[in-house]
Amino acid sequence: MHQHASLPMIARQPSGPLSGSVRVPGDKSISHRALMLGALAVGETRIEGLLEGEDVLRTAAAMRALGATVTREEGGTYTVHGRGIGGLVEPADVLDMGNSGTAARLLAGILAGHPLFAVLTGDASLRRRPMKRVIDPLSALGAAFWSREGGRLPLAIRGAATPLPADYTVPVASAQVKSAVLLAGLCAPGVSRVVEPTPTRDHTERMLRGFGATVVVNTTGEGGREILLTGQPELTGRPVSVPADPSSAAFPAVAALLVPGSSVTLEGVGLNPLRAGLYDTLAEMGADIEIRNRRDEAGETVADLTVSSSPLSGVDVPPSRAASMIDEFPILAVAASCASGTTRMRGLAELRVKESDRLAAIASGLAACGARVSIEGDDLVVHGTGAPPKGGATIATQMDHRIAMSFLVLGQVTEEPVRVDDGRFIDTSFPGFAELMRGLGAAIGPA
Ligand SMILES: O=C(O)C1=C[C@@H](OP(=O)(O)O)[C@@H](O)[C@H](O)C1
Ligand SMILES: C=C(OP(=O)(O)O)C(=O)O
Repeated sequence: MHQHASLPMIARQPSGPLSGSVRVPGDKSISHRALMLGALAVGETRIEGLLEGEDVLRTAAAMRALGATVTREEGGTYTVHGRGIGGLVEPADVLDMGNSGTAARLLAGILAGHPLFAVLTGDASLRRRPMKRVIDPLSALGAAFWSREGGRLPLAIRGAATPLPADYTVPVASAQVKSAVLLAGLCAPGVSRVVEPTPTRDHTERMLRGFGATVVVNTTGEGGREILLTGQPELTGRPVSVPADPSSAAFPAVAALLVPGSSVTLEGVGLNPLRAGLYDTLAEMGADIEIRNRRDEAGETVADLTVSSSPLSGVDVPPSRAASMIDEFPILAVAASCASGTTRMRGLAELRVKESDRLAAIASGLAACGARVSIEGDDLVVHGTGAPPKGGATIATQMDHRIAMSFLVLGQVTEEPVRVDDGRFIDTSFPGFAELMRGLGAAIGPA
C-alpha cells in the first residue's frame, strides 16, 4: 500500500488556542479483535465504530481470505459472518499484514489452531519485528513454523489438527503474545492456562467472554495474572461497539495541554485501566484533565475527557506502568520536553521492537529539536526547561505512525516549525489525523 512517494508534513504554531469537541477513530486493539472473533464465531457480528485504519483493514482482508464474510455498510458499520472455531479455510495466497504487529501475531495464534497452511508477511517495518515470541509458544501447541533468520516474516505456518491446550508464562509484557496463545487455545480441547507476570491490555479476555467463552482470571501473588480459557467453546456473533482509541486521543490531548489557552473535549475514549497509564502520568505532571460521563460500553469503560492547557512538571514513570501506556511514550516524551524538570520513563526495552526503534527515534528526534534527552539502559530521560524546545528539525519517521504524530504535535509549540519526512503511516492507526487536528485549530499539513 505504501509503494508511492513519501508524504512530507509540516507543523507550526497555530494562530490561537485549540478548542472543540471531537471523537477520535475507534480503538485499534479492539477493532482487530472484533473482526477476528467475529470470524471465529457462529452467526453475525455487527461492529460499530471499527477503526478504518490500514492495520485493521489488513485484518479484515485476512479474515475474508480465511473464509469469513466481512462487509461494510454505508455509515461505516461492519458485519462479519463467521465460520465457527475450526471452520476457517486455507487462504489461497500469502496474507500481507502491512505494518501491523497485532494483526500478524494474533493471526499466527488463530492459524496455529487450524489444520491449514498459510504464509504471513508484512512491510519492511513488520518484517524486521520479532516473531519468535509467538513461534515458540505456538510450536509447543503442535503448530509448525518456517521463518526467516531470527524468526522474522515471511512466516509459513502449518496449524495443528488438534492443538494441545496451552500452559504458558509470557516472558515479555505483551498483550499480543498472550492473545496469540489464547486464540490458539480456543481450538484446543481442555483448559488453556496463560500466565502474565505483568498485566497487559485485556481486550481479548473481555471480548472472548462477551462472545460466550469461559475465561477465568486470577491474580497471582506477585501482581501478575493467570488466565484460564476453556477450549472449543461455541462463540456466538454479537454486536460490538468500539470505543474511541485512547492511544489516538493522546495526540489532541497533549496538543491541548501544550498550546496556551486551549480546551479540547475528547468523546467516548476507552479508559480500560490497563490502557490508561498516560492519563494518570499526565495528571501527575499537573495536567488539567476532567473525566466526565464514565460509562460501560460492551464490556469496556469509556468516558469523555476535557483537556485544558496546563503547566507540566517532570515526573518519574515507574516500570510497572509501562505496559499500560506502551504506545504513548513518544507523545509523553514530547510533553516532557515542554515540562519543567526531568522526566524519567523506566523500563522501556519493548519500545526497541515496535514499528521503529522508538527509544532511538524519540531521543534523536527530540535532540534534533533542541531538547536535552538521553537513553540510560532501558530508560528514557528528558530534561525539560519549562519551555518548548526550539524545533526546526525534519524528523525521520521510520515507517512509524506514532513518531510522525508525536512530532507534529510538538511542532504546535516550537518556535520553528517541525517537519516529518513521511506522514503516510499515520493512516495505519489514525486516518484523518491532520484534518481532525486542524478542526481543533492546529496547524498541520503537507510540507
Ligand atoms: O495487543 C495489542 O492490541 C497491542 C499490544 C501492544 O503490543 P505488544 O503486545 O507487543 O506489547 C501494543 O504496543 C500494540 O499497539 C497493540
Ligand atoms: C505498536 C503498535 O502497533 P502494532 O504492534 O500492532 O504494529 C502501535 O500501534 O503503536
